[in-house]
Amino acid sequence: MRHASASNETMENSSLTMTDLFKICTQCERLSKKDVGVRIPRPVGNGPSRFIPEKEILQVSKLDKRIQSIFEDAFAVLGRLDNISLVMGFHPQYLENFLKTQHYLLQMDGPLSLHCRHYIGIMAAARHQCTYLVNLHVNDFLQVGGDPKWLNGLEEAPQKLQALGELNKILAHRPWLLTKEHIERLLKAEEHSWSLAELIHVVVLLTLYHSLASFTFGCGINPDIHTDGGHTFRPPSLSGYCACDIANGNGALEEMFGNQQVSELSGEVEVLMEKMKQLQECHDEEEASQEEMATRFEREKTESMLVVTSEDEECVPSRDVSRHFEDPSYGYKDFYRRGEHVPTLRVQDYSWEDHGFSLVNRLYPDFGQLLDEKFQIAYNLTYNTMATHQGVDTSMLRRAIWNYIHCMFGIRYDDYDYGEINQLLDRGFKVYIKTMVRTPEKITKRMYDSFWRQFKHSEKVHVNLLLMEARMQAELLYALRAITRYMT
Ligand SMILES: CC(C)C[C@H](N)C(=O)O
Repeated sequence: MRHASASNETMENSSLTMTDLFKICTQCERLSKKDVGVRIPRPVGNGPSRFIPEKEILQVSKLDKRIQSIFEDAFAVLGRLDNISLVMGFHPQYLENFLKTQHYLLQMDGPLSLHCRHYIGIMAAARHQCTYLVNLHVNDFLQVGGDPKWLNGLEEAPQKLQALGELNKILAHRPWLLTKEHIERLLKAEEHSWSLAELIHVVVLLTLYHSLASFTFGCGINPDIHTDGGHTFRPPSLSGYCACDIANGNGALEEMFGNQQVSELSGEVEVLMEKMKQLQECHDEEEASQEEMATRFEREKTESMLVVTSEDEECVPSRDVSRHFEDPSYGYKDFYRRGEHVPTLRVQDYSWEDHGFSLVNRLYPDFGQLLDEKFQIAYNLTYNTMATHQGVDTSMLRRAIWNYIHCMFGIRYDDYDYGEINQLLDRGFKVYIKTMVRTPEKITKRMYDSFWRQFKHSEKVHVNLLLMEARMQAELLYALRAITRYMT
């Protein structure tokens, strides 16, 4: 069994002292003289994210009192402060709600037992090979008394949980294929049946962890220090820097790889702002016909199906997590290559606001409200900035991002002109979005760096929040529609 406990790894070079290997700063020299034989683990990554310099993330919590108190509360309630929360700290208002939702979903009274909640989280994260989340929840699962045997694979979990494999798979990759028959099979399985309330809890967990996996890869989240792969007892292998520098992320890596010629790209933001202004002006003038609007949606949807990730992109190393789910080959890629058609769901026929929200609230009281707040905070979040520009109305841009993701899931807003998406989201950005939503495990630092190069890291995290919430809402919509169809 592999789980996230402190590693038993031994320091292979224990006969060597640090000084043999590295140049050592005076502070460390003083410390090393007082060696008392305690091995101190060192984080493997440079801070909470592989993509964002640690200094920038820490800066936020140093300057902002509100963030400090959110972090303190999070630590008290969850017993840890994970790297996801640290990165979300760029957006305190969102983080506050996110932590409240997590707490409600994982720790408060609810239809599912505590260990089942974490196991379902593991299953969902494993669909995207998200080792980070798998490790986090394996830890929690064991802590709340989960049976370690289940961690050997889905086939060792109770049949009732095994039956969720299909739902997990469809929701993660082709949620529009979900039918009331899938729901019926889960609700009418004799002694292995799920209740409706339990099922709502399940779909919320599954959709949350699929989209959180997107966020995790999208922001390059590093393993937490206490989990597998998050720490080591071996000394760092870069010479010329003191071990403490490298462990703190103050080594040369950032200078070597970070911030490539941003000056080359000046004007990118201004061009985008100009396009927003023009679109705003056109809005007031002409209106396209209904057919033309429908054609624009179809065009965008078809284009969004094209696979974009190249095979030779650097791959994120991942642990073998496939045992938590079956049929690992069931992903987006093959199916899009075959050009399967995605049907259109018109928001006027089934929307979160008018249908999904009340269904969740009815079966899992208060939770609909909490989710609704989370969606709204993400959708409406703005600082009215675009890189270095202040006082900008960014609603058009944020709406284009949200609607593009829903468009990828076949969800159409009749009153939206999908032509705007093409104007506002350039190719590189679309590549990032598509990858992040469909095959997040394929996101690379190069992809993260190459979209919106003049924007701040906090803005890229903001984009990730939008993508994550839009994805979750899209999946949830299909799950809830299938449940409604079963009930009526
Ligand atoms: C995602 C970004 C375009 C958001 C922008 N910085 C804003 O505050 O609205």
